[in-house]
Formats: sequence, structure tokens, C-alpha cells
Amino acid sequence: MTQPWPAPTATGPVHATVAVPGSKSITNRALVLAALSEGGGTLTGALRSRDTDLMVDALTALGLTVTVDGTTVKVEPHQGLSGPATVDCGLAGTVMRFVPPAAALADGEVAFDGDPRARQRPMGTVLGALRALGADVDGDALPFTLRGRGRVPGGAVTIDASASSQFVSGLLLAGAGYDRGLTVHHDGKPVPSLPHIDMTVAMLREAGVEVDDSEPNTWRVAPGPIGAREWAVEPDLSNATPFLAAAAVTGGTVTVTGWPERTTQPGDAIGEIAERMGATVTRDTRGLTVTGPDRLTGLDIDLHDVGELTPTVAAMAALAAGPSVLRGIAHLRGHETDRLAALAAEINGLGGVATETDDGLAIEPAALHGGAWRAYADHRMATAGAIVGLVVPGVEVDDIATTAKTLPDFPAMWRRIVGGTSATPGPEGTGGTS
Ligand SMILES: O=C(O)C1=C[C@@H](OP(=O)(O)O)[C@@H](O)[C@H](O)C1
Ligand SMILES: C=C(OP(=O)(O)O)C(=O)O
Repeated sequence: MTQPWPAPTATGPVHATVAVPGSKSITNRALVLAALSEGGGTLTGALRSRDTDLMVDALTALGLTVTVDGTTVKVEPHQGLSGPATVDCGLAGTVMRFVPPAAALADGEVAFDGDPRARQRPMGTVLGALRALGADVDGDALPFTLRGRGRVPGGAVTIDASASSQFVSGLLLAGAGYDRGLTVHHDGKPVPSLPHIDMTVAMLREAGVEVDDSEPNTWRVAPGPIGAREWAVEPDLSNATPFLAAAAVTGGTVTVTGWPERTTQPGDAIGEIAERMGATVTRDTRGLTVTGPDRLTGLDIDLHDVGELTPTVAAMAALAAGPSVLRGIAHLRGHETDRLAALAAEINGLGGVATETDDGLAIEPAALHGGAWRAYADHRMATAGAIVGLVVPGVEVDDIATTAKTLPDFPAMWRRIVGGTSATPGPEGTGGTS
């Protein structure tokens, strides 16, 4: 356990320009697609973090040559994946849900495990689907072993993806490699994080794969080769949200540079959310800029499509002048931690009034005081504590190092923006010196 991190308190409005490193979701999809393309692939602007290192390590364990030079990552041309191999999923949903469907195409045994909490994250749907598609794998959760036979028959499968969009994305990413391709049909409560499935579909198409998503809740991937290509990774817009929140909660102005004009990243929704809470938001050639009001207003919002933003939005809501209701996010109970329980506990621990509902959180305005803020090994819980600490003196995050999951340089970048200088990625692209 690291030392508690005294969250820096802003002495006035935060003004900064921030460049965030590449998107976790795009980086790990591009790596999987390069691993399934005989020509490999090159990523520029890739994220370097625990989750993406775990993906690189997984592909290396499966016999590929992956070279990493700063934020350029190259998967060399290859003849396919092979075992025996051991894959450490850490706590990365993208590794535990994306690699097994790809590894089913490997020749040889592949053993998967991860952090203690990863063993509790929902996984049975993916393994059940792989069995139905003809892969040889036991179990319903980590750890498990997959016995790859170099090919998967594929075909149609019906799953309940209401616990995670990653179940669908993982299967789709590998489906073109299955003999008969793949049709995934969802049957159950609505699938969360649909923009992340749109991201998967868009990237598959960019790699030359035919995907039919014209029918709601059904995705068809035609069998065929995946093209080798260069992937220019967009900045991680979810990781940008704490920095924009810093402006929103202090009445300052923060610009995140390189904001894409069009994107499938759910982080794009932060503009509309900040506006609804009273901030002014502009998009121009410099990026996306948020200017905070004197005091944020609360909001009632369905975050089902953009659940990844919940910790940031909850932190903003805890500092707002009016009540908020965050809905549509029951599936967050299966994230890095039970995020609904964790957010309610930590906000209440500082004197706030947050209640878990069936599918989200209700947060009432309250005067917060300093105290401990637990991160629960969850990068976004840690950054939510940092946001609260900007305006509430004496907040101490127990494990700020957990931000290394997707943004290893978060503490340094945060210190710089609170100190009034710009934060840009360093030579390794992980948010170094400005
Ligand atoms: O596919 C992806 O890259 C992701 C999908 C979402 O997962 P869920 O659908 O489980 O929320 C999101 O929360 C996660 O951070 C990344
Ligand atoms: C839910 C998240 O991560 P994972 O990819 O591990 O599911 C997240 O980053 O908010």
C-alpha cells in the first residue's frame, strides 16, 4: 500500500491546458486487431499504462513480437497466436474480455488469471459464448484455461450482455477469424456502454472487416482477414474528464487539446454534462474547453451509455448546489470495484449525502469536510477523490498509484494543473513534463 496522497486544494480557479495520453479502449482494440492480422499493425499515440502493458504482455505471451518505442507500438507480421501461454489480466476488463475470444484461435493451451478483484468481475457470459461457438474452455470466471485448437467453428450465439458491453466487443473483435464468422445476439436488459460497441464496429470496418449492425441487439461479423494498418490513437477522453471537472468545480478554465471532432469515445459526453451542470463549454481547433460557474448545479441524468464517466460526474455532483440523480448504471457494481457502493461510501465519509439506488446514485448537496478517500484499486475512484479534494481541504486518497491502470502520470499532471501550469504528456506519452 502506498502512502496516503494529500489531494492538492486549489487556491483559486484552475486554469490550464492539458494534453492527455491515448485512449485505453482504442489502444487495446488496435492491439487485438493487430494480433489477429497476419500483417500485424502499428499504433501511434498509444496509451502506455498498466492496462495496455498487460495487453502487450498477453500478445507477447501468445507468441507475437511487439515493439514499444514511446507511444509507438508495433506488432510485427506473424503466422497467428500460439500457446502454451499464461495471460495476466490484472484488473483490465479489456484484457479479460478481449483476449480469450482471440486466444481461442491460438494453437495450444492458454491459462488466464488476474487480480483478486478480477476474479469477481463478470466473465461467465464470454466463456459460455466461446463454448457455444465451439471453443474448448471450462469455467465461468478467472482463473480459467482455454485449450486452443488453432481454429473456432463460430456461427450464431445469444448472450445476455447487460452486465458489460465488453462481452460483445470481445467476441466481435475475434469473430472474423472464426470459420463461419460470428453473429452475436443480445437478449436481456439493455446493453450498457453502446458507444464502446460502436467503437469496436468502426475499428473492425477500418480494418476491412464486414460488420452488420443494422438490427438492434444483433451484430454480424463476416469471416475474412483483418487488415494490417496504422492506428492513430485518439486522446483518452474519459481520462480527460477529471481535468475538465477541475475547471468546472473551481470556476476555472481548462482546455484539453486534440479533442476529436467526431469520436465513438463516451468521454465526449462530458461537454454536455458539464453544460447541464452550469459550465460553459466550447469546441474549437485548440480542443474542448470547460469554464466553470460560481457553483455547479445538480442534474438528473441517465449514464447508461457512458457509465465510465460516473466517478467524475459523481464527484462534481457531490460539490454541486442542488441534488443529482445518476441513473442507468447498475452494471457499475461489476467494474474495478462496486462503484456505486464505493462512491456512496466515500462521499458520505466526507459528510456528504449520497444514496445507492437500484440503478445508480442519488446525491444531495452537503458541506463536505476533509478525510480519507479510499480508491479500492480503482483508477477512477482515485481521480474522483482528487476532484473533491480540489475544493475540500484535507482529502487524502489512500492509493493514488492505482491511477497507473490507465494514466500513470496522473499525480504529476494534477499537481501541475493545480499549480497553474499546463500538463502535457512527457516523452513516454504518459503525461510527463510540460
Ligand atoms: O470496451 C471498452 O473499452 C470499455 C467498455 C465499458 O465497459 P462496460 O460495458 O463493462 O461498462 C467501459 O466502462 C470500460 O471502461 C471500457
Ligand atoms: C470500467 C473500466 O475499465 P475496464 O476496462 O477494466 O472495464 C474503466 O476504465 O472505467
